[in-house]
Amino acid sequence: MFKKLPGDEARNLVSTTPDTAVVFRPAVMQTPAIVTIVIWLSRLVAGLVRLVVRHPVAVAIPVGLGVIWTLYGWRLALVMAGFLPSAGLSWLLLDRASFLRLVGWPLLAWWRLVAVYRRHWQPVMVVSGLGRHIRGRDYLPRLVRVECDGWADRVSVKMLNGQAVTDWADRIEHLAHGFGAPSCRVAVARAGRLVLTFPRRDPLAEPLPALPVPDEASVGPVEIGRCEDGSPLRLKVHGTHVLIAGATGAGKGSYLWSTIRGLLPAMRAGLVQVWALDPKRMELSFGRALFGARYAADPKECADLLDDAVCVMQERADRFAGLQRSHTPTAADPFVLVLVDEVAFLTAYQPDKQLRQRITAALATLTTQGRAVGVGVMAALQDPRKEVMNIRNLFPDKIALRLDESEQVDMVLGDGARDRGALADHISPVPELGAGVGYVRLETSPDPVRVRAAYVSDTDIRAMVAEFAGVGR
Ligand SMILES: Nc1ncnc2c1ncn2[C@@H]1O[C@H](COP(=O)(O)OP(=O)(O)OP(=O)(O)O)[C@@H](O)[C@H]1O
Repeated sequence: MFKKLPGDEARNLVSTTPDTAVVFRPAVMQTPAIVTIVIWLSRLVAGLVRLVVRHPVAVAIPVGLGVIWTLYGWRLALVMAGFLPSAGLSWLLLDRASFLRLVGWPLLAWWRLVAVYRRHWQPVMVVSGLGRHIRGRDYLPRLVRVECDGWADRVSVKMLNGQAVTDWADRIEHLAHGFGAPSCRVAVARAGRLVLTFPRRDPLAEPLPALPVPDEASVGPVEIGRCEDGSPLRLKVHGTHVLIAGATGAGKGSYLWSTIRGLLPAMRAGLVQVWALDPKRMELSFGRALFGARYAADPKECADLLDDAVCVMQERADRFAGLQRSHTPTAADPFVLVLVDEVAFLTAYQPDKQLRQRITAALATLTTQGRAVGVGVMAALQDPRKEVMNIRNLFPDKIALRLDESEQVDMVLGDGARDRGALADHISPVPELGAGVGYVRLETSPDPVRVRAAYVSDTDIRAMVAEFAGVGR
């Protein structure tokens, strides 16, 4: 308070008891001028050091020109300044990445700070309720820094003392609209500090064609699409279990097929076996020849196949006990990936109670004990409610595609995921815009990441079958 109200103003802050009998006046201590000067100077030096560290190129240019001016006169400095744009252009053409990192993004960040965030900060904070306007004074969260990259602005914020992350997470729509961004994510940087991510464009707006089948046999992470920041989406399948939830037509099939596609060379090398359960008979049946005998569609056959997977798991657990605690895929002990399309057909909608219980028990056993011995489950379903999928929490990694209701987002991704920006219920139902788009929440990271899987078309599946039929034998 004293920092903001120096001297006489603080002296005038007078308050009284309700009956005005007692008057409180703050005691104002006179600070010697030298102390004030030292404080101001130290702040100036700290600010200069910060400026040099944060913006080395922006500082080096005027300083360099100043040195030339001093040593050789203003004419040479002017000529050098005239060369700057062409030097910048050559740098951009020769090494785009370093130019953008050192010049392009910092300049854009400065512009966005001035033209967008600082300009709208006060009204957005006050109207959204994140700042307070008390007795003529604004108490606002501090806008610390803006950083830019190719797709988003990252705004570092110091919260007001006493604010919680949920205060911000509840207002992501206010923030996005207030700063003219399509969406906003909230992440905690450290105590009291947040990073707000405002995307400027959407790299996932266009469908992605199927990715090439990898040259090398690898058990993963499998590249299956792209993340919102433009980086490849690499999904870990070995050593975890993955649950994919999305309404009908959300594009669950593209996650299943992109994963199979990425694992084909490893399947051919004998390092991976994909066991396919296809109770709807509409998805995995298309590439049946890839799975050999490890394909089931009838619920009874599905239950038998799951029991077989449990047997493999238990046999390995017996063999590995006391010798190894994690699994390395080999031709003798390949990684077994159990793929289940529309798992609710087997766990909830299955009229035969005994069969239903058997399947649920097998899935629960695999998801609780399978990953250490190289048996993983990847299951897709439409309805994530607990009545439909009571073992959904046994899947460490989750993907929420387009969902019908906002409450379903947290059911799939865990508490607070929607507040952190996983707006899976806002994904477009138009296939070109929204199919395959989803939010991934990994066991290791609480922040949901927006992604889009590549679309593996029927023609791609036919080509995969033509080239790799029989790999699952
Ligand atoms: N990754 C994708 N990118 C672009 N379009 C896609 C993608 N995935 C699917 N689509 C489009 O959306 C349609 C529906 O996809 P898909 O059948 O995989 O959805 P689904 O979630 O499996 O639905 P259902 O549960 O009804 O089987 C596809 O026919 C295709 O046109």
